Amino acid sequence: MTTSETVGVVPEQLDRWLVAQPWYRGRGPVECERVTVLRDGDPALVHVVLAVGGRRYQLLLGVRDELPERLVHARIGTAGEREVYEAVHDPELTAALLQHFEESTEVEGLWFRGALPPRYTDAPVGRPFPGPQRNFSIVYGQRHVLKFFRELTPGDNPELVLHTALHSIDDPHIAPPQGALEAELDGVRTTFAVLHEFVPLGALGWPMATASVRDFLAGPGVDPQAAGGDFASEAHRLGRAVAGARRPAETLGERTAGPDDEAEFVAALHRRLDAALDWVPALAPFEAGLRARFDEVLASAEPIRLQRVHGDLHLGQVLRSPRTWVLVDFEGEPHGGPAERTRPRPAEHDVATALRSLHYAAAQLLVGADDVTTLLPRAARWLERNRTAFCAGYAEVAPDRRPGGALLTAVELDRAVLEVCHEQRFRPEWTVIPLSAIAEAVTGEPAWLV
Ligand SMILES: Nc1ncnc2c1ncn2[C@@H]1O[C@H](COP(=O)(O)OP(=O)(O)O)[C@@H](O)[C@H]1O
Ligand SMILES: O=P(O)(O)O[C@H]1O[C@H](CO)[C@@H](O[C@H]2O[C@H](CO)[C@@H](O)[C@H](O)[C@H]2O)[C@H](O)[C@H]1O
Repeated sequence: MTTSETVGVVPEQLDRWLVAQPWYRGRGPVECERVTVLRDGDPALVHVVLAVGGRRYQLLLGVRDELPERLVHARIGTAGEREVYEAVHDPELTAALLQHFEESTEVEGLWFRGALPPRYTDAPVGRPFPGPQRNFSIVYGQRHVLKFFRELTPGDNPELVLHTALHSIDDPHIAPPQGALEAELDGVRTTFAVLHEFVPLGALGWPMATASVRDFLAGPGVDPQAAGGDFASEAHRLGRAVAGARRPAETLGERTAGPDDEAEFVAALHRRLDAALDWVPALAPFEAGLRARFDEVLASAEPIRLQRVHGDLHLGQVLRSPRTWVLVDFEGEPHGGPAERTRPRPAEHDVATALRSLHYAAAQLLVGADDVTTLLPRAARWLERNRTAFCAGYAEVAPDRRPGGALLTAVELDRAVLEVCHEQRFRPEWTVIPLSAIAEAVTGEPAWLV
């Protein structure tokens, strides 16, 4: 089958299916920009790039004459007489995909670049990653994770750039990259998917930290160390891991910000606050305090060092393997467009987002609780203990960048402002978490804004 003959594999019901997908933000007519057959026959595997209202999406379609019962849940529609479905649910097709990486093939401008270790056993079965995710991933046994970006942005994806940089210095806190799928988009080489080593037996930081908080808040609450599931030693190790990710300073393009960069950096904090204030009136009482904290960055003598960062480093992006913490999903700051994702930022950005996440973990049990007065000081103690441990771990690896000062405060508050907007949109009842952190920083008093 050649490309021109394959247009018939795109299902007639595609538009209806797309608008029902949580990740889809396209508006307007859908144009099929590129169709590539990766495996012919029955089942066939087809890669599709869609263009819709200035956005690009990629799909992996499976095509069969008849759809077995086990694939009915993945059905998208029909193309002529044939059934079309999401290929990630079909192990026969995910196996074909892995083979492209193993053989480093090129199919009509789609380059599968693989650097996989030799395989001495049968191919691992590829199944869709089950958890919540923005993109879609296929897990191959305990060996590889293949992540496809739902929405495509021309150029290298930060996930690939940063993993490659950190792998070049053998950073033990990343899943080693094993390949990438690339093609040209608007004449620019673009990352479509990344292949990584699977982190076996990994536990996410968020459930670990929140279990610790739960134990601490439920117990007599005298000594965090004595409560079950103390997280502080993990927070300390995590601080070390995060500091490690800023070590290859030159690989990550580290430079000292000049006066213009600094002015622009602070102006951007104010601009984001302007936009947030328009949208969330509850921020208004804290406006003056926030602006004062932002301006303190300019008054401070600390030089700002800019570099590429993770950008969204929260406890849902860190996996505790039996060996160490592993940071995943280096796609950059998600609260903005492609330029925001790749913008060099102070290394403090990753510290700030991790510390904000510790605050979230400490505070989430207070949302809707009846006994906030009792719980608030206990949550504050858990937070203090784990913040201190994280910062101590960080400072051990990066003694020149001991976390603290006006810059860290400003970046934490900027992140909290973005979180207020994020929560307002997706989880309004959780808006109180970042808003309370802002109130506390501005007033200097413990706060819980019910
Ligand atoms: N290398 C890996 N090994 C094991 N699990 C992983 C690996 N990379 C990611 N994961 C798991 O997959 C989840 C989603 O990955 P992520 O990169 O955050 O995808 P998305 O961008 O779709 O949200 C992570 O929360 C983690 O649980
Ligand atoms: O989907 P992503 O993982 O890229 O991140 C987005 O969603 C996160 C979850 O809503 C959001 O994180 C916020 O909530 C977390 C707890 O669920 C908390 O640990 C983070 O500190 C807090 O920012 C993240 O901001 C957003 O980009």
